[in-house]
Amino acid sequence: MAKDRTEPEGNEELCTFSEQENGDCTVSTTVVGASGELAKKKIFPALFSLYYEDFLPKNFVVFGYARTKMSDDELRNMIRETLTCRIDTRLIDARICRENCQDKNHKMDEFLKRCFYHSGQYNSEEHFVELDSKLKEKEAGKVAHRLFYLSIPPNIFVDVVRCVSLKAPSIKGRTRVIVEKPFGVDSESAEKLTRGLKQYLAEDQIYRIDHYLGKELVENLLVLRFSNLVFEPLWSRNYIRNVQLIFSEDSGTEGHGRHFDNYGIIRDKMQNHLLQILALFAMEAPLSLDAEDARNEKVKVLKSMRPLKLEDTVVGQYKGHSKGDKSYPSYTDDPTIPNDSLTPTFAAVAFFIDNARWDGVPFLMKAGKALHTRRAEIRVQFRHVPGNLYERKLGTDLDKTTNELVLRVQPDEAIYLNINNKVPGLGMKLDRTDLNLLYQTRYPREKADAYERLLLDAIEGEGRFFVRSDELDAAWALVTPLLKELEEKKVVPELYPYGSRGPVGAHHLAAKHNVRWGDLSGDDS
Ligand SMILES: NC(=O)C1=CN([C@@H]2O[C@H](COP(=O)(O)OP(=O)(O)OC[C@H]3O[C@@H](n4cnc5c(N)ncnc54)[C@H](OP(=O)(O)O)[C@@H]3O)[C@@H](O)[C@H]2O)C=CC1
Ligand SMILES: O=C1O[C@H](COP(=O)(O)O)[C@@H](O)[C@H](O)[C@H]1O
Repeated sequence: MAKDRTEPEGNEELCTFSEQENGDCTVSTTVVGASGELAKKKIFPALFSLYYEDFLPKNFVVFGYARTKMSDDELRNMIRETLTCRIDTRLIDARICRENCQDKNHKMDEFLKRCFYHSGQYNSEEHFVELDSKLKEKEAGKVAHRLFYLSIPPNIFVDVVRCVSLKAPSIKGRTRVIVEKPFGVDSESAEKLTRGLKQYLAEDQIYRIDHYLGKELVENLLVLRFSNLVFEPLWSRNYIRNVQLIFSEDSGTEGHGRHFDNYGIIRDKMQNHLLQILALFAMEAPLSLDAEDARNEKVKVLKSMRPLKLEDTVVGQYKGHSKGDKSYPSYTDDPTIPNDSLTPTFAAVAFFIDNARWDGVPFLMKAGKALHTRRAEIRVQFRHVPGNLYERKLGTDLDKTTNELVLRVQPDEAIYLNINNKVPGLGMKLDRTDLNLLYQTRYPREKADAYERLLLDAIEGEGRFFVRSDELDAAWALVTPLLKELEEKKVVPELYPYGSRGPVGAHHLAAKHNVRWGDLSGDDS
């Protein structure tokens, strides 16, 4: 029997546990685009981890579907060879390989026996009829819920969804479809994609995946806010001076240049991951943990935001750089990218939420590739203590000594609060230190990958951490006018060296809003 995740009320399980025990129900997951990078790197490893950890229902099958010709055994070999999942890390870390590796190999063999492949075109109803009959054979007349994971380019989403809904839907169970980003490139294209999908599927069958919503710290945001007394009373303009979402990567677009050049960093990270996190951070308490209640609140906050303006935006692009005997390429050194590309690989922006809670509080975001570090964090800077008794000890710049709460999403997940503290001793010297929850120390077990968590949610019919179409529209409405203006005016991005902290313009933007980027303060834990 699958493990119970002790889910909240309102969660509709795909199979009831008694159905699973009786063997009356089955779940079939078809990975469409099974020959691709994402399937190999993330989706199959996530499915195996779920199986290894006993989270999958007793009866399940996994199908791969793509145009590439492959036998079932070839798919199985591909999965085995590319299975770099966390289970491996655990076995190596624990240095207890022999016994556990045997267990893993045994489980892997069991898992692979449930994996099958069908080769077909993405727009061929006939090929989906063939898939349907193979699925039916494995499902053996049970109530069968079907999940299709579209790990393919977006221009073929609607073809596949048409074929699935006409020729391979679940008859007695539910049919759900996970859709990978990008969900359009602007408001218009996103709406068109949604219309296309909704010709064949109801909204509650569509699971738009944003893998940042499956990251541990992001899922914890709601727990932190709504199950502790101490944070929520402070969570407003009364106590918070600014909020910063800082997401940097230390690698460039090597290998993905052509794909990235069509999008740029605002579409790649801000419109989706960062706005989703901002919405979870800033929304009002939902009525319940039900997916629709939480998503209603996210929509409300997104709709209260002002669309981005050019004067509140800085764009950058990385340039080549040599350090010692190592040299790093510029963005346009990639032969698949035009030499005169103006695509931003970095952006810093200021958002504002026009509601009672957040009026006047700048929400600053910066995201970039080829920066000095890989880090994703949310930084909350609080106001200074009025009439602080220790003002003279704290120095002249009170803003430097305010409390700051940091939620580090990756790497090394942590939640810490910068505080002022007395240095022990007879004198009265103050120190800046932090109250620190370092996940690695407190929860040493390895973390589930975001794809695992979200796949399990989709299998169980839990939509809370998937993006609803009105959220998507609201998020696109905030960035589309800016994207159009950047493109129409051919705004030239500020160059920054590969491996640096990004363009200087980001500091001017912060200064304009009386903000100091927290990641540059030296208070990092
Ligand atoms: N890779 C990643 O880390 C991430 C990927 N994504 C998104 O997920 C989806 C899948 O990603 P990824 O696996 O990297 O993509 P791939 O380019 O590897 O494509 C997946 C599969 O789709 C088929 N395919 C590729 N191009 C075309 C085409 N033009 N027409 C028809 N079929 C095509 C190929 O299978 P075959 O030829 O066998 O049919 C390929 O193996 C993409 O939409 C991507 O934007 C999102 C986030 C991260
Ligand atoms: O969605 C995307 O995310 C990856 C980074 O993901 P992470 O989980 O490793 O932080 C990014 O490289 C890619 O450009 C973007 O499309």
